[in-house]
Order: sequence, then structure tokens, then C-alpha cells
Amino acid sequence: MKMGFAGAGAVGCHYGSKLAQAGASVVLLARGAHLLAMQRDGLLHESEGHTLRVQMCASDDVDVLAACDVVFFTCKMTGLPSLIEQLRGRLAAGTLLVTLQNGVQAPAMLADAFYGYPVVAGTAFIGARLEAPGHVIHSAAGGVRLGAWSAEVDAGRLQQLVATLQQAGIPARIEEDPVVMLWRKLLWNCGFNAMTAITRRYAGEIVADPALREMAELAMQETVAVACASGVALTETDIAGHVAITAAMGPVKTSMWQDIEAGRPVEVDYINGYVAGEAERLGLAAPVNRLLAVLVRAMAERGY
Ligand SMILES: NC(=O)C1=CN([C@@H]2O[C@H](COP(=O)(O)OP(=O)(O)OC[C@H]3O[C@@H](n4cnc5c(N)ncnc54)[C@H](OP(=O)(O)O)[C@@H]3O)[C@@H](O)[C@H]2O)C=CC1
Ligand SMILES: CC(C)(CO)C(=O)C(=O)O
Repeated sequence: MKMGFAGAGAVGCHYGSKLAQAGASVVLLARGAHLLAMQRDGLLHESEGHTLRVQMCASDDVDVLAACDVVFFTCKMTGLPSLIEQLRGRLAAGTLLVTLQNGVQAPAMLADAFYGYPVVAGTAFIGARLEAPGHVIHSAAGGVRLGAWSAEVDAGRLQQLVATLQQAGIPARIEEDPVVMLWRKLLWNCGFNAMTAITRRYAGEIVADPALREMAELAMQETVAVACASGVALTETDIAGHVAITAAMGPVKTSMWQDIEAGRPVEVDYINGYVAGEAERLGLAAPVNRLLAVLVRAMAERGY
């Protein structure tokens, strides 16, 4: 199976490297100083106490993905529309397209742009960051959940992909309802991504502080209400589950906190901003999500 990673940063390089180490043929679409570093020295990959230099084919030419069996989209949501435009008409028919973005919008965007292709929705539970160009640190977890999004997805092929990921040491499983899967992850991200980015506290610390925890829970309650009004069956139990898991979580810097610190575009419009917008469309109120989105946008504009 030839695996491609479109927008190979922290998440794409970690998974690409794990697959390459297990013998898969892997190609990375990357750019800038990060690409140059990987082309010159290979990827420096720190994971689970091991540091390796891993050589993979990396390019900024989209045709590097042309002959892949599977292409994982691993750019940020902020970069997805332009990446889709670059790849439109350039991938072989039948290529399995897998999204791993936070938020709930990526699979539908791909299914629209790549009509007739098999599209798989995915969620990544991982702590990973680009420490420097060509240097990825995987610090926590690493599981992937996948669910068939478009009718073109063949169940056997999806199972084979999950087996390949598992053989590479990536905990992977299939979810029967990809919409619920995406919203359940969004629920956590609405509660904790902006809160960690604003307060510079780990999610576990937010849960341990009654006032901060209350805000995170309010953001998640609004998200549950929007999900339910959209026909997605999330409940208060999902919130309690997220809070319990987060209380036991180590010091993982969320992707939004990393982006704010690095002065990169933030995904808040696809997380709290998305929920606030959907609430307005549905005639609901989501003031906490709206406030979190406004604050994170303002911080991002100032570059801190
Ligand atoms: N990192 C984490 O721990 C987690 C991340 N996620 C989610 O996974 C997704 C990916 O996150 P992450 O890996 O951290 O993001 P990164 O920013 O580390 O990686 C994305 C990479 O894609 C590159 N890229 C974007 N567009 C293109 C393009 N057109 N051509 C070539 N390269 C391109 C970016 O380059 P450039 O920097 O130049 O834009 C960047 O190197 C996000 O939706 C995030 O929310 C989910 C859970 C945890
Ligand atoms: C849940 C977590 C922290 C890691 O999977 C995440 O989604 C993020 O950093 O955006």
C-alpha cells in the first residue's frame, strides 16, 4: 500500500514515519524550511523515548501523491481549501482519501471536491508538534479512529487500512457513525483548545480549577445543544466522559495553543467559531463558544 500525506507537519510526519518504519511506501507533501530539512537530513522523529532519523520521499510537487493507494489529509483546516484546489484532478481515481483534521467539516469538503472518490473521516488522538523544521516530537497518545464517509468506501479496504496502521504500532479502529465520531472530538476541542490557548494551562489543569472547568463545561454544553439540534446524538454523558479522561491527562499542549505560540493561523473558526455560527443559524445561543472564538481570533491577530 502506498501512503501519501498531504500537508505533512506534526501529525502527518508522525504517522508517515511510523508507517515507513513498518515497511510501507510513504510519500510526504510538505513545503518550506520543513521540507528542505527533511530532503537534506530525513525526518528527526522523537516518539516514546526513541529518536530516529527516518528517510521518506518528500516533495512540494503535488504529483508525488498521484500514484498513492491512500492519501491522508493532515494539514490544518486553515490550509485545507487551498490544498484541495492544488490536488483537484491530480489524484488517481479510487485513491482512498482520509481526513484527520479537527472540526467536523473536512470530510464533506473532500467529498464535494473529489466527487466519486472513497472518502474516510478520521480523528487523531495525539500530542505531536513540529519542534523545528524536519523535527517532530510525538509526546502523547496517537490513536486514530476512522469511519466511512462516502458510499464509495469499500469496507474490506477500510479494514485493511486499519490493519496496516495497527501493524505499524498506530492504535486504530473503525467507528460505525463518523458524524458522531467527529462531533465527539469537536466537543473536547470546544471545551479545551481555546481555553488552553488563552490561559496557557494544560487541559488537566483547567479541569482541576473549578472556575476554568465551569467555562469548559459550559462551552461543551452549548456544543451538545447544537449537535442535538443538528440531529447528532451527543449527551451530557459525553461531557462527563471527556472531563474524566482530561483529569487524568498529562501535559499535552493542544494544537491551538501550539498555533498561538508559534504565531500560525488558528483553527478556531472550525471549532468554537463553528459551533457559535451553527447555534446562530439554528436559533440557539452559544455565548461561551462565541466569546472563546472572539478572544482567540484577537490573540492570533496580535501574534501571541
Ligand atoms: N498536533 C497535534 O497534536 C494534533 C493535531 N490535530 C489536528 O490535525 C491536523 C493537523 O495538525 P498538525 O499536524 O499539528 O499541523 P501542522 O501545522 O504541524 O502541519 C500541517 C503541515 O501542512 C503543511 N501544508 C499546509 N498546506 C500545504 C500545502 N498546500 N502544501 C504543502 N504543505 C502544506 C503546513 O505547512 P506550513 O506550516 O508552511 O503551513 C504544515 O507543515 C489539524 O487539523 C489539527 O487540529 C488533532 C489532534 C492533535
Ligand atoms: C485532543 C487533542 C489535545 C489531542 O488529540 C487535540 O485534539 C488537539 O490538540 O487539538
